[in-house]
Amino acid sequence: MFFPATANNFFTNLCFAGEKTGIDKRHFHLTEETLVAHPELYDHDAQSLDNRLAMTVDAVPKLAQCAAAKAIADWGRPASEITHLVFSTYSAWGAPSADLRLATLLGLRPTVSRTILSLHGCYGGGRALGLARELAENNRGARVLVACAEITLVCFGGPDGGNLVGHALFGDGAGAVIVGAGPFRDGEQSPIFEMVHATQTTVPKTEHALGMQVSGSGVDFHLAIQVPTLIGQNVERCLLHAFRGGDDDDNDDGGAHLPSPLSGNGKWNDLFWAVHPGGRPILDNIDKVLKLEPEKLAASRHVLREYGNMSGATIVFVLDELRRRRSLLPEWGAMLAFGPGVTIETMVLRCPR
Ligand SMILES: CC(C)(COP(=O)(O)OP(=O)(O)OC[C@H]1O[C@@H](n2cnc3c(N)ncnc32)[C@H](O)[C@@H]1OP(=O)(O)O)[C@@H](O)C(=O)NCCC(=O)NCCSC(=O)/C=C/c1ccc(O)cc1
Repeated sequence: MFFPATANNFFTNLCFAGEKTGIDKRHFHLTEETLVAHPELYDHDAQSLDNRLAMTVDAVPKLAQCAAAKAIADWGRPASEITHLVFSTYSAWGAPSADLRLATLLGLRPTVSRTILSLHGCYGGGRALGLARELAENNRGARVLVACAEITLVCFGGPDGGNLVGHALFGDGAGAVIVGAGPFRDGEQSPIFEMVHATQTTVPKTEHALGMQVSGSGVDFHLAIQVPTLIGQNVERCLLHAFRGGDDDDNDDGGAHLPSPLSGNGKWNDLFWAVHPGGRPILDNIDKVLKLEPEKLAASRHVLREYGNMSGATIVFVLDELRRRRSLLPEWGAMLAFGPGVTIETMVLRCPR
């Protein structure tokens, strides 16, 4: 690659054998041919935003289409029965927006109710699922397609732009899920996970910690070194809040319909875990503060190792990995996703028997 020696040493140190990052492999839309044709993509002083967006405007919905078509096939009903679409991406901007392009590619009905979530970053997948749950519960018979797709081409750069930690972590990918709340139809796959309760918490005074700045030369990420610690310090409070059914009272007296893994010794180890693998130290800190047994975050570590951090799409990969292991899962689980804010999306999950 074209990184000079100092940057290269730092980068090699981070990425070597995936020991620090926990990542062995990532997938990218960007090819060497594209880089040769577009040297402005690694020249931080060049105006490249227009070219980046011209490339992602079609590529992002097409990537999402691949994931969505697979989710629809697994679901077992025709795409025309989808009533709502929630699309999360930070990497395609323009109007008509990527959700409309995706709806057209999939042949969704013209009355499909579309929402696009932009710039939520890595918690976008969690927010999209939470929103889909609310839509499904409030619209009888609704079937909501959730699609998350990210292509890092908007933020790719050379070492002079900084952001080497982001370059060591982020990858491209798309995931999709169908969300519904009965009545169930013939041929429809039975539910895999029930989203029982969802909460969103913004950690006060942490706006500086995670962010994205747009300029004529593309998008720069800012990931403060404190992020893994901040998440570790706040995650248990978010979980207690969610398992109390969103009750702000600190007494563990609410959420009659929720399980109470909050009493007893093993507590968090009685759950299965779908955690956004934002980075290896984030998972390590969560393991530590919740005193989790080593295999509890196995699905998250597996996805990080095989795909890297695909921002909002990553949580769908983790849920899919858990789906494969579902016969081994306990009944109750928790989902966590993090992003700018610092925002923590928390969801109580149930794996129906
Ligand atoms: C692999 C890392 C980079 C290093 O591993 P380590 O165990 O901390 O290793 P070291 O303690 O040996 O640190 C290695 C080097 O990396 C440096 N470093 C260590 N974190 C840093 C650092 N955030 N900066 C800049 N140098 C550092 C550290 O200072 C040190 O530098 P040096 O002493 O010169 O070798 C690890 O810290 C890591 O994965 N950090 C990133 C965690 C993180 O913030 N993840 C993002 C979570 S939120 C998210 O997923 C979404 C974000 C998002 C936001 C907006 C969107 O639109 C879309 C997405």
